[in-house]
Amino acid sequence: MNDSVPRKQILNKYVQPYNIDCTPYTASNFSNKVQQYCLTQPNEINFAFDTLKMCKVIVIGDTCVGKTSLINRFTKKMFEANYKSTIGVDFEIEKFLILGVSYSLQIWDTAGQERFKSIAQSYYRAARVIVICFDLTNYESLLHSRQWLVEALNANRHTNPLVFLVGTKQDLLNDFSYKCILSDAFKLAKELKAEYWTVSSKSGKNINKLFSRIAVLSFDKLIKEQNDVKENVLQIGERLDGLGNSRCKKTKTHFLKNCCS
Ligand SMILES: Nc1nc2c(ncn2[C@@H]2O[C@H](COP(=O)(O)OP(=O)(O)OP(=O)(O)O)[C@@H](O)[C@H]2O)c(=O)[nH]1
Repeated sequence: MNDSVPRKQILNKYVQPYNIDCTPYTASNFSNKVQQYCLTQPNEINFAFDTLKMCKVIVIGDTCVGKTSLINRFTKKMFEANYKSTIGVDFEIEKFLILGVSYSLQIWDTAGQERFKSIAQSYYRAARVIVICFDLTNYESLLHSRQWLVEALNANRHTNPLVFLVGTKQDLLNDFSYKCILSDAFKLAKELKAEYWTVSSKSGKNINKLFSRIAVLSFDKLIKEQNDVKENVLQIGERLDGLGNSRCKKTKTHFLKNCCS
């Protein structure tokens, strides 16, 4: 591949949840409408540019739970053992090719420290995915997940975002401690209507799977929503056509132009 072509992860199959009993998102494949849509799109594999299908993902949670490490492991394939606090926010973009269609995750790393919270919160808006991280070795950080979600949903009342609860630092636990916290994490995920994942940024365990899952679920939802809007616009257009006079035609042209742009 040409160096100027952006690197993309190719996803041609649906990605399954970490645990089928701990997710509110139960579909086992892309929806029919989305598969149909992708079949009618030009093959973008060789394109050096992208269409703008972008999804904002916010990663939130207590300080030191490993948000930056999670994002760096996925986007830069690196792990840094020394802690450096995030100041405010930062973001990375990761590109995918899903069923032949270009798609990007814009992943926002937010500061967990109290003193940076208000800056970080001002970037919550328009999130289509909320990832709440907690540290599997720190029970308090699990309990705080509730409050993190309330704050993120307050900024996203109209977008109905997908929600993930992610337990980090799995490499630090023995089997017994892991099982103890896992059962509480499952309970909380169910209460929050979130999908649960366990990861380790140090070993890399489940990091790619988690973000691939986020990509396919959010892609499916976005394409369905865009399709629904298009169908509604066309239906309204047809109704205006039915009315027939020139004023209606003008209204239709104006309406389609504004909606489609
Ligand atoms: N062993 C282990 N350590 C981890 C893991 N993930 C993160 N850490 C360590 O935990 C510390 C905090 O990680 P960060 O990723 O900076 O945490 P953060 O949530 O971004 O912190 P804030 O920026 O303050 O919000 C660092 O020292 C990391 O090296 C992991 O999977 N395993």
